[in-house]
Amino acid sequence: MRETAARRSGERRGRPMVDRPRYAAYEAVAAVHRDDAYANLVLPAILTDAGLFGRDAAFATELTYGTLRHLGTLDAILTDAAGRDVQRIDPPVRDALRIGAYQLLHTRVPAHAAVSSTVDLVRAVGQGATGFANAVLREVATRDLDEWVTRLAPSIDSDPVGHLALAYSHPQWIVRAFNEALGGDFGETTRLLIEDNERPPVHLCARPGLVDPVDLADEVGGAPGAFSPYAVYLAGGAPGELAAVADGRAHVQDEGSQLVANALALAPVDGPDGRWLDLCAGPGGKSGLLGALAAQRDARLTAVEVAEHRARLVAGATRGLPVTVLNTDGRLVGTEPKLPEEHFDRVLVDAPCTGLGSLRRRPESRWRRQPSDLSALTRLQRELLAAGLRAARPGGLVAYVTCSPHTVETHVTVTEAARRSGVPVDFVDARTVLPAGMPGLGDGPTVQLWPHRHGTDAMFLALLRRT
Ligand SMILES: C[S@@+](CC[C@H](N)C(=O)[O-])C[C@H]1O[C@@H](n2cnc3c(N)ncnc32)[C@H](O)[C@@H]1O
Repeated sequence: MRETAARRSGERRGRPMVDRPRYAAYEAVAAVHRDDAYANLVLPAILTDAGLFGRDAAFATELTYGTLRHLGTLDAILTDAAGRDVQRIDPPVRDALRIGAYQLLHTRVPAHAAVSSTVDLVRAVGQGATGFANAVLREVATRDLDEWVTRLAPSIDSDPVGHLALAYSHPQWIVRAFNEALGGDFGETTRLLIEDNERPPVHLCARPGLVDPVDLADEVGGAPGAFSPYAVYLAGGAPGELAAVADGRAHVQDEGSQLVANALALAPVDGPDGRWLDLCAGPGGKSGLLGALAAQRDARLTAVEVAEHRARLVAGATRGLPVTVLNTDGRLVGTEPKLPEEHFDRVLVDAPCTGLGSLRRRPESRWRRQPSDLSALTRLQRELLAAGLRAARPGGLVAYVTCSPHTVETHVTVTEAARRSGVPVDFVDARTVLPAGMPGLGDGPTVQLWPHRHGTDAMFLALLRRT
């Protein structure tokens, strides 16, 4: 594809005639759809390969992420404008049109530039479709986004889920799940959907005992966080290049993730408190924070991760901290000698989940996830939580965490796992171990954080004490 483009443009091999940021965005979006790639993994290499940095890289990134986030709405509009189902358009042309429609409806790129650059792109990637692309995009340009939504979405009164799904580009089942977790409040659901379409902030965790968050904020030109005592908000830039991250004083971690890990460490336990367990540790964000806290309190963290490459990431993320990494299945509590029953004082079960609480960070994931994913995931969640409960000693604490607010993965899993495990537990009110005065934490005893309320990922936390 790239060679064809290069030949046609008469330019250097592999470099198409279209401007490089748009071509880079096209390559990323096409890789996501063609190869099931993840945008955040493929895009950096594409930008480097194309020699893009600064404003050009930012523009390519916005086109990529924006197009993927708004895909549902863009496809509905393109279907109407083309007079045929977008799924029947040749995939390269379809992806180019999506990027063009995104520019027309979501950016300040002048319409003529959005249309002509997309026609160039189509010339480079899709044989003979330039006239079609030109006509479709001219039709898209006849209305602004609000007018398209009015034309295509069902009315909010007759079908609120359908309306919000089209207006804010989320699958209907996800809108329904969010609305249920928000108690049926469609106004709040709308605010959440809007937030999901924004560029997420980057948060650092200033590792306790290793760097003071105010000093770190000064060092990196950021600001101390609103809620987590370890959070620093970054204004922009590449966090991986920061000295504090490179030398292990800090790591990149959403503030909500910091809060739930810290909550487990803060909740009081009677008796010994030296044996901590993270049963689902990869890639090691929460183990990094818990390991730093364990170092301050003479405790040791056992970090379990079933996937070998992720276990290696945990080892890297916890180097220098009192952490033992075990590459094994967390469900083997009671069978694996290093995971005895009734042994640990604090246990974190940060279970695999749909990730619906961090859609801001993974622009394509809302379209990939399916309701059918839930049954295998919730079974695994129940089994891991039951194992975590068995691992805790009487009087010990278990934190169950997901980065999903789907009630089937949160309340249903906790209730069912506790009931089926036969391990006697009491709920601890998780609000008591979150910052005093933090708004919007609900009635307890569990806590659900939200992007639109707290600026964090939608982390869920249940704290259970083994009786
Ligand atoms: C939500 S992620 C954990 C994120 C991690 N706590 C952090 O803060 O970086 C869930 C992890 O559980 C791992 N996992 C899945 N099944 C597991 C099992 N049976 N035993 C242990 N780990 C498992 C996954 O590979 C994944 O790395």
